[in-house]
Amino acid sequence: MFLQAIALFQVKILIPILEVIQLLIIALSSFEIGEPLYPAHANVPADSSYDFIIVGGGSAGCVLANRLTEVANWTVLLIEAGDDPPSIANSPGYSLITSTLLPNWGYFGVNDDFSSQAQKFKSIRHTRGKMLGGSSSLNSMFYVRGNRADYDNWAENGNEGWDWNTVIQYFKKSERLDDNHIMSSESADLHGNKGYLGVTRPLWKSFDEGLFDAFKEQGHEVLLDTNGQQQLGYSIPAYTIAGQKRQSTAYSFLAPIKNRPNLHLIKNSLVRKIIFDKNNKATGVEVRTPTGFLNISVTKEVILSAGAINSPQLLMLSGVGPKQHLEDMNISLVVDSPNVGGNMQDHILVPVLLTGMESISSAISNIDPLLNMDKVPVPLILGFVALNKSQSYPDYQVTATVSPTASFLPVLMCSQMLMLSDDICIALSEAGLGQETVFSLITLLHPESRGNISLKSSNPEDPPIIYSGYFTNENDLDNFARYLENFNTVINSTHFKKLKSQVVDLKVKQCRQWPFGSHEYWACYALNLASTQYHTVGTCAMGDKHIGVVDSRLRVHGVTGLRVVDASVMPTITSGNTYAPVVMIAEKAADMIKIDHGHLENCL
Ligand SMILES: Cc1cc2nc3c(=O)[nH]c(=O)nc-3n(C[C@H](O)[C@H](O)[C@H](O)COP(=O)(O)OP(=O)(O)OC[C@H]3O[C@@H](n4cnc5c(N)ncnc54)[C@H](O)[C@@H]3O)c2cc1C
Repeated sequence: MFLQAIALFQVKILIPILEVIQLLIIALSSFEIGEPLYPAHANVPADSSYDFIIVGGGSAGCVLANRLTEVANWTVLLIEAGDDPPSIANSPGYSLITSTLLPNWGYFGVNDDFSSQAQKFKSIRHTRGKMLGGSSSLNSMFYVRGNRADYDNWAENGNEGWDWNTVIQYFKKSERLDDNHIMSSESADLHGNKGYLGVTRPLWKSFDEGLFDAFKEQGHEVLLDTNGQQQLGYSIPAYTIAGQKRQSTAYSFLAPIKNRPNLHLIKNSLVRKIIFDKNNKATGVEVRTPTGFLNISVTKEVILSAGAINSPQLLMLSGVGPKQHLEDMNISLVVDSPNVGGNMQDHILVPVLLTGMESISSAISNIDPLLNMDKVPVPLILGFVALNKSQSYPDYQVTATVSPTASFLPVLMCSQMLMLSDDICIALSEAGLGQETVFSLITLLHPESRGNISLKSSNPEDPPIIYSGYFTNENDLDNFARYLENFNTVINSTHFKKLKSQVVDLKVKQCRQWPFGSHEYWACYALNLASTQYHTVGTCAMGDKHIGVVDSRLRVHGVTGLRVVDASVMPTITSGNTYAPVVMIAEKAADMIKIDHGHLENCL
C-alpha cells in the first residue's frame, strides 16, 4: 500500500512538477550568452537567387550546408523552420532528461484503435526536432551504423553505389572517433578520426558486469565495438558526444563554418512549397520568414532535407505526389508520383522490466546521474540479437540499464519518452521501489508493416496526417512476441537466478485475458505498449519510379533540379539507430551533387 502510494506520487505529482521545471530550464537556456555558436540569420531580399537552396537545417541539412560551401564559388541558402537550439541541448545529460520538451514539431500519429492502446493518447508521438540540427539536437545520441547487409540490400535492389563497401567510406569520412581501445583493435580500419562528427564511448566508473555475464552465458558475444566487424552481441555503445558536448550536426558541421561567406542561413522560416517552371524544373521556393513571404530563386538545385515527415509533405504541397490525393486536396499536379509519403517504416519498441538485487542501500546511487551530466548519465548497454545463431543479421535490439533501488529514471522514461499510460508507469515505479531493476527497451528491427504520410489540407501550416501502420503485417506481432520471449530467458542465467530475478507484470489491462508470459500475452503486450524509437524513414524512398520517389542519386523522379537528402530516402530501415546513417547519406549526397556539377576535387 505504502509503495503504491509512492509510485502514484511519482507518476501523478512528481512528473508534472518536473515538467514545469524542465520547461523553465529550457526557456532560460534559450537566452544567448557570449559569442553566437551558429551562423546569424541572413538578410535575404525578395529577388535573391542562390546556386543551391537546402530546405531544413536538420541532421542532413547542416552536413550538406558545410560540404557544398566547400566549393567557394557556389552560393548556398539554408532554410530552417526553427531557431538555434537552446544551449541546454548541447549538454548530453541535461538534454537527455529534457529531450521530449526541446523545440519540436509536436506531431502525433492517428489513433488506429488497434495498436499502442496502452499509450497515454492511444497514438504515437512522432517527435522531430524543430531547430538547427533538427532531430540530432534532441536525439539520444547512440552512434550506430547498422548492419553491412542493410546497405548491400539497398544496392541489390537497384540502388547503385549504396553497397556497404561504398557507404563505409562516408561513415569514416564523417566520423571523428576518440577511442584508443577501438582504434587499436581489429575494427580500427572501419573508423575515421578526422571527420566533423565527434564520437566517444563513455567508460563509467561503476558498471554492473553481471549483465554482460548473463548475456555471455546465453551464448551472446560481448563486443568492444558496436560498429565493428560483427554486429551481433552486446557492448557498451558509442555516442555522438565529444568534449562533453552533444554532436548535433548544428554543433559539429555548422558551427565550425559559421563565417563562410558563401553560406546564408535563414531561421524561423517555413518553406511552403517548391516552385517549378513549365518544364518541371525546380526554380525556387516560397518561404514564410519572420518578416513576411518570399520567393527565392535557385540556379542549380533545391535540396529537400526536411526529414521523413516533412519532406513528403512538402513534395505533395508542391504538386509532386499521388494524383488522386493531390486532386482531393485541390493541389495542381506537377507529376503523379504515387509513392510519395508511402513505405513509412519505424522501429517499434517496448520496455521490459526485470527485478534485480534487493538492496535498499543501492538507492544512494541515485545521485550518480547528477554527477555525470557531461555524458549519458547512466551506464547503458546495447545488444543486437538474432534468434537463428547462424545469422549475422540482427532481429531485435536491446537497450538496457541497471537502475538502483527507487530510481526515478525508468519512471521518467515510461511517462515522458515512451508516453505509456499512468497505470503502466505506476506498476513500473512500484516494482523498482524496494529493489534494483533492469530496465530494457526491446526494438523490432525489421518491421514488415508500413505506414504513410498524407496531407490534411493544402495549407502548409497544417501538420500532415501520420499513420504509423504498426503491426498491419501480422508477422510483426508474432515475431515481436518471439523476440520478447527470447530476451526474457536471460533470467535463467546464473547471474539472474542468484538475484531471484523475475519479469515484472506491468498489469496491462488490454492483455488480462492472456496468462502472463504466454506467447499470446507477449503479442498483446507488444501490440498495446508499442512506442517508437523515433526512427521514421522511407517516405521518399530510393528506387525506380515504380517503387521509389528518388533515384539512386537522390533526384526526384519526374522533375529536374530537385533532390531529397534525409532519412526519408532509405528504402528499408537499417538495423539500429538512424542518425549515423543519415549523416552518411548526406556526406555521400554532397559528393554526388559536386560530381554532377563538375566538381571532382576532394570527392571520395
Ligand atoms: C527523440 C529522438 C531520439 C532519437 N535517438 C536516436 C539515437 O540515439 N541515435 C540515432 O542514431 N538516432 C536517433 N534518433 C533518430 C535520428 O535522430 C533521426 O533519424 C535523424 O536525426 C533524422 O535526420 P533528418 O535529417 O532526416 O531529419 P531532421 O534531423 O529531423 O531534420 C529536418 C529539419 O528540417 C526542418 N524542417 C522541416 N520542415 C521544414 C520546412 N517546411 N521548412 C524549413 N525547415 C523545415 C526541421 O525543423 C528540421 O530541422 C532519434 C530521434 C528522435 C526524435
